[in-house]
Amino acid sequence: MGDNLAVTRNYYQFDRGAWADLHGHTRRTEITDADLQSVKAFNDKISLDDVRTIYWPLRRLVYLYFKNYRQKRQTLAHFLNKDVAPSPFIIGIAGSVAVGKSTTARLLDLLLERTYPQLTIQTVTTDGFLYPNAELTRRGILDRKGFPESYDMGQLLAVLDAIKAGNQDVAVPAYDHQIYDVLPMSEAIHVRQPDILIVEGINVLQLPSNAQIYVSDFFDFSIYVDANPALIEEWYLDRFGALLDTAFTDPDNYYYDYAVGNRAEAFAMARRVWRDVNLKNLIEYIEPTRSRADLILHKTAHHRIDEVDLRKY
Ligand SMILES: Nc1ncnc2c1ncn2[C@@H]1O[C@H](COP(=O)(O)OP(=O)(O)O)[C@@H](O)[C@H]1O
Ligand SMILES: CC(C)(COP(=O)(O)O)[C@@H](O)C(=O)NCCC(=O)O
Repeated sequence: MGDNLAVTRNYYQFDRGAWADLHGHTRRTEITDADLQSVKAFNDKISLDDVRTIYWPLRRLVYLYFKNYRQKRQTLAHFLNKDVAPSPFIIGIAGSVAVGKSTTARLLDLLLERTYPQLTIQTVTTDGFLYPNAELTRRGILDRKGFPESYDMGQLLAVLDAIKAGNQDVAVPAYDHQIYDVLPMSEAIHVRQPDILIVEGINVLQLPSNAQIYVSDFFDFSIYVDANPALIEEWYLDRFGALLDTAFTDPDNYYYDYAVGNRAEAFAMARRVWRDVNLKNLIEYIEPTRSRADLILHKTAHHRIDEVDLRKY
């Protein structure tokens, strides 16, 4: 257990059984067949056993922290003797490219929505804050996509600040993996003061040098999705294969030329990109942020979670 996990002593470590048992002690809401069906409909590759064992207790922990956050806001209003603006509870999800951040984010979003239909939940990703390809090219860093300098961090901080301040409608730019670029603002996602906002991205726990404020300052809870890099490479290549499968009918797709060309060469290119860009980024800039997370989900083969680490303090 925890083969590549350098957790320090400020984490409680749980194997699957111990984590699932925690929920057993506090269970109020049963997971229903309809809940599991909705997960299947969302992504039929997700293990329902993991949903029961790992994500259901996680959903409950998040809800407890959320209630505590609301309580704290009320305490503040009481102390100030005036209303304070509603402010979303923000969850950050970090980890390597292709480790499963966006799947984890959307799964958590779905489970929270199903269990607490009175709450509004929204999920956004930080890849919309990458500079557009034209700008990356102008700066000579197109091959550094995903590295800290490829993001407009000032813009990301400004957007999170507006959301946390309780603004009614905040536009968050979106990224499209198929066109491999940021979309125009007409396709932005509108965050409309949800109760809970999930923010997912490789950079959400990073501390850029000389910054006065960090993305994580806006988080009320953070999760790092962790796995052995050799496994993540497999998942990256699987996803690349799936992108090729959808790209060959669409000449506008960034992967079209690879999709209609020689498949072995396309995969050789993807392996190079993994090694020279995404793995490098993981080792240099992403993995060092793991020890800042409140919770670490450690995955093994087939995305099965074998260990959960929860921050003590
Ligand atoms: N729990 C899971 N079970 C099965 N497949 C998963 C799971 N999580 C992610 N995947 C698959 O792994 C690949 C990478 O996941 P994704 O969520 O796109 O990663 P990220 O957002 O970290 O880049 C995708 O092909 C996705 O379908
Ligand atoms: C957009 C990304 C930086 C971040 O992606 P994500 O974690 O959302 O998959 C990444 O998917 C990416 O495009 N990396 C650059 C190299 C490449 O994989 O093509």
